[in-house]
Amino acid sequence: MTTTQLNQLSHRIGTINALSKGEVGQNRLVYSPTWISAQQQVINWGLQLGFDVTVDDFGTTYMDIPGTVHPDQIIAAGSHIDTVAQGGRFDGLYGVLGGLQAIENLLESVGRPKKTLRLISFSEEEGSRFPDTFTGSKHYTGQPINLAMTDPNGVSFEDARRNAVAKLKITGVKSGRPELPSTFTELHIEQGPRLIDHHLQIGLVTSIVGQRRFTVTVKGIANHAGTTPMDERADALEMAVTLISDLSQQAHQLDKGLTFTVGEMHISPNTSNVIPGLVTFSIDTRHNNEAVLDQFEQIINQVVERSQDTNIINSVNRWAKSDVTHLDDQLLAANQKIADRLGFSSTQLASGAGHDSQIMAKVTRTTMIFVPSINGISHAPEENTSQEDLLRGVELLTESLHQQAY
Ligand SMILES: NC(=O)NC(NC(N)=O)C(=O)[O-]
Ligand SMILES: [Zn+2]
Ligand SMILES: [Zn+2]
Repeated sequence: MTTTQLNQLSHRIGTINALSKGEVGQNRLVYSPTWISAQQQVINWGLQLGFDVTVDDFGTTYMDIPGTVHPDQIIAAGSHIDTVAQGGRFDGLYGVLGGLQAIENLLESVGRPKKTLRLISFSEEEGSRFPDTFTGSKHYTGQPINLAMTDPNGVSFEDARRNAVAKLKITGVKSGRPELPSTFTELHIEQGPRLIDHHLQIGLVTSIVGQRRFTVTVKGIANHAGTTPMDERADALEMAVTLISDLSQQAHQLDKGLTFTVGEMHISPNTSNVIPGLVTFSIDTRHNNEAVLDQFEQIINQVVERSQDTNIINSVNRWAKSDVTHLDDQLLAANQKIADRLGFSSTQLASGAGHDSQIMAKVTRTTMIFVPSINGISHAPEENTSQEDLLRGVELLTESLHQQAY
């Protein structure tokens, strides 16, 4: 890849990330104004470069360079355009713009592909606004999605979706959900410390963890902070804190590889001199063995149920479940050979983050390429990857797409 091409990639990453100016980190929550502007920008770049651009009902964008010999065989690359709240500059976006750059590199160096090359910018992967994850790739692959969901401000998924997708109907863009590809390759930052700690340049992903997300609701009784005796309270926050501490301890004991995170909590009425009457909190738990997740889910249900009493009612709702996923061995082996040939130091590893590749792998041969995350930080504004590593990832993807589509 030339310096001009690397500069172009950096410039595009900077352009999309600049949309969150004045905010802490990136806030491209699905269907938000910054999300709409970002997906519009990707579409405009695609149109300028002569791609056939299609947008589906969920706002996922497909940009094709039709194959000259086998246009019906589709080699796809891409990732998601959304971020978590206060997220980083590369999670998802690198796979979209790195994929675009790889295809552009090929068009410049070897011309039109024999098979169709497709870049996919998935609408939503993070599950950060509405209570479901991977809705972009789930819609593409025909998996069920709960359309009746709302965000924390009460905005319905359907209203947000319709409003946003209408704004992507730019002149020259087709509407529809195109046929599935023969292969899918996702370039992504590692989001953890393994590559950087071992001074490795590339990670080739063998599998992706299983993941479950829950909301726990604790209903107590709101009352006066000064006049209610300590032994006559139904304090929902005190109960929530006990539950979290208990579950965290159980997670540590159950298995070393199990992760347990409470990242979101709402307290009502959330004021200093009122005993909290209602608390909800999230649980995100992951492991690469489904049996451990089953076991921990049982523990969650038991702990939550057993802790309630006559004045405090607890309930738990699981709203997301994604299975442990093994990615394609042949594509991984092919990418390993390319990495070796290019002289990149690499390892094969399991992903602790969820990815659209999990969903795509159910319907097509799927592979992932990781590049190092500086200090292993992700889902935070400090998320970063060196220019050299960004470059190596795109070079490997370019070679891989070349091998597959020409
Ligand atoms: N690449 C990601 O950060 N994915 C995240 N999002 C989902 N849906 O898994 C996550 O939390 O791991
Ligand atoms: Zn993420
Ligand atoms: Zn991601």
